[in-house]
Amino acid sequence: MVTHFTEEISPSVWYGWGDPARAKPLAPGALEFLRRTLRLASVEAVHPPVDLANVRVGPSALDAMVLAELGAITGAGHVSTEAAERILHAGGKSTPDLLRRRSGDALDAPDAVVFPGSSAEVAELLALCAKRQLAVVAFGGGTSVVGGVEPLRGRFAGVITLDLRRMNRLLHVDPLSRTATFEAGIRGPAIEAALAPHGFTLGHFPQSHQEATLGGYVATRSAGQASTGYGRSDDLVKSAHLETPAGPFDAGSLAPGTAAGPKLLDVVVGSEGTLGVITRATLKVSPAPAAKVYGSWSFPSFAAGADALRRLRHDGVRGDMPHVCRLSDTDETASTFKLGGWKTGALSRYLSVRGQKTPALALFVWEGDGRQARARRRRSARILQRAGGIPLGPVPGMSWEHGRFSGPYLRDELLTRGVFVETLETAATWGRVEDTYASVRRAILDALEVNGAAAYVQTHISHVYSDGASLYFTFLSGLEKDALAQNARVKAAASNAIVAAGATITHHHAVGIDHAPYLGAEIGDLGIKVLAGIKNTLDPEGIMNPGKLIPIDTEETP
Ligand SMILES: Cc1cc2nc3c(=O)[nH]c(=O)nc-3n(C[C@H](O)[C@H](O)[C@H](O)COP(=O)(O)OP(=O)(O)OC[C@H]3O[C@@H](n4cnc5c(N)ncnc54)[C@H](O)[C@@H]3O)c2cc1C
Repeated sequence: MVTHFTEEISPSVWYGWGDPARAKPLAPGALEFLRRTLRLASVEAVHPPVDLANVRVGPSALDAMVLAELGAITGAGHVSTEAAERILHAGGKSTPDLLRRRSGDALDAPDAVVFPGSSAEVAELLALCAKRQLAVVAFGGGTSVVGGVEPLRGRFAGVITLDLRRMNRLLHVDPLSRTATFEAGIRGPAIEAALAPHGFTLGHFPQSHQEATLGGYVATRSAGQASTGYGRSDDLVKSAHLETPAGPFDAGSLAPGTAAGPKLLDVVVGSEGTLGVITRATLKVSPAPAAKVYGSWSFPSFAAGADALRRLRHDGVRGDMPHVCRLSDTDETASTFKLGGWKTGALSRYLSVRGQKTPALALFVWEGDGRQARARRRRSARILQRAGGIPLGPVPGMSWEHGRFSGPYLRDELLTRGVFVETLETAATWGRVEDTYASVRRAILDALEVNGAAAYVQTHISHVYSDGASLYFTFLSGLEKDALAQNARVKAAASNAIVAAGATITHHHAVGIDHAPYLGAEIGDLGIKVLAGIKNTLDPEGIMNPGKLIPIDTEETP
């Protein structure tokens, strides 16, 4: 049996990702590639984060009485107003979040961080916060990249962050029905470690897996790297228990199918902490695979590769689809080879002779019984080759898997070296994938290439559906003096291009603050009112995560 290698790491450092001691520095060749491509005078590491002692954080707005009331619920040791703890909870992990904290600005930190130990404590805390008019931010791993855990006070007397890390148990496994119930604060590696003795996997591996939590997955509708095979978090979840200011809400059903009215579970899934706190959830699990089989193919262009993925999904037997299915555009393929230090001379010559001068690389992983997985790869290979793919063997896929959780460390090094880097994502129907790709890519480049600056945009597809695919853009440029304005400019340009293309404003990062202004274009004014009405029922005082998901001016409209 293959146990998914998912190593437990300590919660992230305050200015960046994970445990910096685990970061592998960029090789000199990769740095020179970046310097040349971005036309930078230097990529010396001269922009480090300020010292923690120099981070600005205001005094807590909570008085001794409120702190004592919080402590009476959780135990005083589980309520913190320490600056270091508040700074750690001052936001998520988007590039603007990190830029702010790295520059020493944590003035928006919560007034206190509270660590509840049970659903009952969460319920009591919400009742107290409603009474004392305190805003509440539910905090899982804090890996939001859309401002989802920003501790906005709104019109409230203060804001507390509820960090769910103490609620981290596997509660129940039903091996016959293949479901498991977890507390919400359990992180990715702990989920896999708890399921392994039962012979199961959740199969949910977002790149943030080592830090993100089950509650965060459900609250954001996350998609993992193997979601083409196992399904997204919103496919996996069967039921969830939500503590709301209006009382407990059990949404969903363990029944295999039901026609008992609208699916209220969908009110909770993707609610981003705006309705209440998910304290436990039951999700589908799968047998841990006996084997993994890897494959990679090269295509003459991104469009040709995308069409090959579509054909794989449409023409192949459904069960033959790989669990992991990733296609890089030609820019991402080139930078993967350069930054990864690959020696690609012979490969480039071979592909060039076969008509692929600027190849687009696709990686696949099939999981399951070894013999069957190999047969699925064989059948898929025929489709991929008919679609113009050249087989490149298992090594690129294995190498991607080996390094797949170390990518986030790279951003910290790049920011330190004066390189702006950020990502955004969308999804489009097959008929619109190519146009969406082209227009969003163009919008990002135009927004970054100002005043003679150079930029690099690379894109991949990592989730393949019957009717379309995701598009994930990573972009780099020199860090401008006002890097927050630089980020806002490119984010607005890309978001407008996504809306104009008729694609979704977010395929898996969720809405948070950053996408809230664009949600109306996707779900309509009435859709926003429906959301506001649900919020008004479950959170009549509006204390739950103000300013997220629902655009702020409509939030109070019943
Ligand atoms: C480097 C990096 C890589 C990423 N890769 C992926 C990826 O591959 N796929 C993907 O889908 N996303 C990815 N993300 C985004 C992020 O990891 C996901 O949104 C993840 O699901 C968030 O989980 P979390 O526990 O960190 O939630 P948090 O960041 O703590 O919270 C996210 C939102 O959910 C709410 N929330 C959290 N827990 C609860 C709860 N128990 N009850 C109610 N609301 C709650 C918060 O209030 C907030 O609105 C990535 C982020 C980073 C930084």
